[in-house]
Amino acid sequence: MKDIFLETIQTIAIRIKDAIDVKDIGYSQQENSSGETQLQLDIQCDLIIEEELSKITSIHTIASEEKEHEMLINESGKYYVAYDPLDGSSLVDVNLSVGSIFGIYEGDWGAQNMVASCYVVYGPRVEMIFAQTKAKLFLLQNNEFEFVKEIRLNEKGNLNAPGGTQQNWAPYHKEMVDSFFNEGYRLRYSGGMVPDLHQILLKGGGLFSYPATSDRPDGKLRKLFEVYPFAFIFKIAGGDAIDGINEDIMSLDHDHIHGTSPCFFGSKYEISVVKEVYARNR
Ligand SMILES: O=P(O)(O)OC[C@H]1O[C@](O)(COP(=O)(O)O)[C@@H](O)[C@@H]1O
Ligand SMILES: [Mg+2]
Ligand SMILES: [Mg+2]
Repeated sequence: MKDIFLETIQTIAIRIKDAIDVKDIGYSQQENSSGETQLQLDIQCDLIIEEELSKITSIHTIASEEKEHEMLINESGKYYVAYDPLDGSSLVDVNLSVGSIFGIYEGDWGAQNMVASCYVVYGPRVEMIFAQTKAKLFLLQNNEFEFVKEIRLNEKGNLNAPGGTQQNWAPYHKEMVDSFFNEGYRLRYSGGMVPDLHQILLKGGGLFSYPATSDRPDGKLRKLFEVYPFAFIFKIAGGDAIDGINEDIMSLDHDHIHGTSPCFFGSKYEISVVKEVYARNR
C-alpha cells in the first residue's frame, strides 16, 4: 500500500508547489463546509489531489476540507483518504509556510482505522513526513523526494505553540500555557498547524495546543484530515496526542467528516502535564 500513496503524494506535492508559486491567489465567492471563504488556490489544490488520488484503484472514498460531501472513487477499493489540500491557506499572501495533510484509513473513517498518515510543508523548501510504522522525513531536491531521516521526539522539548483566541481560553488553560513559559519554553506559533507541528517534530519536542474555547467548544481543527493524521505521526515519533477530555485522540469514535476536536500534540512530558491539568479541571 505504502509505495503508491507515497509516490502519488509526492506527485501532488510538486503540482501544489507550482500552483502556490503563481502571482494571483484570488479569493473566490464560495465558502467551504466549515464556513471559511475558499481561495481559488484552495479549490485548485483540492482538484489536483482529487485527480491524482482518483488514479489509485485501491481507494474507496475520499473526503476533503474543501468538499462538503465525501466522494466515492472505487466501490471495490478499501482505503478511505481524508485530506486538507492547503492547510493555513490564509498565510499564502503573507508568504508564510503552508501544507497539505493526508489521513489514510482502511475500511471506514475513524481514528482506529488509520493505517498511514502524511503531510507536506511548502516553505523555503518542500518537505514531507510519511508515517506508517516509522515517521520518515523526505526533502524535495531537483523535482524528486529524497529520504532524509526518521523523526523521533525527545521526552521533553522547549517550544510552546498555543492556538485559539486567548480571550476565549479557560483560565486553567491560560495558567497551563503560562506554566510552560515559566519553565523556560519559547513561543513558536505561525498560525499554520503544518509548519507549527513540523517545527516541534524536528526540533525534538514541545507542545502544540488548540483547546476547546468558549466560542468553539469542540475546538477548530478537523479530526479526519487535521487532528488524527498528526496524532498518528506524533505517537509513531514517540510523542503523544490527546483531546483533553477522553484523553487518547486515537481512541475517539468515527465522526462526521468535518467534525472537529480540541487537540494537544507534544512530547511525552508536555502531554503528561496537559493530562494532569485537564483531569483536575474536568
Ligand atoms: O488562527 P487560529 O485560530 O490560531 O487557527 C490556526 C489554525 O487554523 C488552521 O489554519 C486551519 O486550517 P485551514 O487553513 O486548512 O483552514 C490551522 O493550520 C492552524 O493551526
Ligand atoms: Mg487546515
Ligand atoms: Mg485547508
